[in-house]
Amino acid sequence: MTTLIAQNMSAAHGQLTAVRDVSLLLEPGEMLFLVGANGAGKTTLLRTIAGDHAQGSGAITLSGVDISDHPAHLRARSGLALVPEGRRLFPNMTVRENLMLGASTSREGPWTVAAIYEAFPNLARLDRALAGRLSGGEQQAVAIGRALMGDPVAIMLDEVSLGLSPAAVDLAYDALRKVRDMGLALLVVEQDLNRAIAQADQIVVMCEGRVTLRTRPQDTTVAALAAASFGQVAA
Ligand SMILES: Nc1ncnc2c1ncn2[C@@H]1O[C@H](COP(=O)(O)OP(=O)(O)OP(=O)(O)O)[C@@H](O)[C@H]1O
Repeated sequence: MTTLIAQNMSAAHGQLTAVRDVSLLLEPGEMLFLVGANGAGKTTLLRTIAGDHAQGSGAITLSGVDISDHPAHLRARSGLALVPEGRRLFPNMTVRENLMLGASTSREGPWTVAAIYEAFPNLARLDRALAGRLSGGEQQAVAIGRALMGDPVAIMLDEVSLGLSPAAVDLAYDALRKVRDMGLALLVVEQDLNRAIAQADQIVVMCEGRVTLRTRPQDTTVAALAAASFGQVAA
């Protein structure tokens, strides 16, 4: 069964329509990269799908269930997780405490703190460290781990590599590939177009709230993605 279907989504900030008629479809075990210039509407789309931003129009189906009218906490309970831009950890709580917050969806599944430490081996020794003291890469791992603790079927990640060293980005994507291979659907906002081509199953480009290109990595180039990011639609 298809994991996530977002159909004809639109969303606004006051008078400004930030997302216009965007549709996405994610199968289990698929990684979709959403790319586009600053202000294209990527964050607004993710927040709207998560239920954190008011939906203008459109419909969202998660594992066959229409969740369009559900508030954010019920979407999370249905298996939809968001790793927001900037991670939003609790800096004065430990790694373990931050991870445990993710378990509040009370869904059944394989993810425990021990399983997270197996997926992110560098986190185990930081169990009692305060999240605010961690490097950016370690914080990103905790944020992904916190999302996994809710045993989601789909995870949306905003700006995965922002502010991270290349080595930390590699570690984050190693873990995400493992998660994808377990059958989760991943919707990833990423600025690094080379990374998108290297890792994606599907790539969707947005410009000024609209989809300008929908492609597979083997069928595109960095130049074509960059052009679509600035609104040039291939003939
Ligand atoms: N809180 C807000 N209030 C008003 N306008 C906003 C707000 N947040 C975003 N916008 C506007 O909505 C549009 C889409 O912004 P959004 O942050 O979704 O884009 P983005 O593709 O995620 O960009 P970025 O990479 O900069 O985060 C932009 O024109 C932006 O200025």
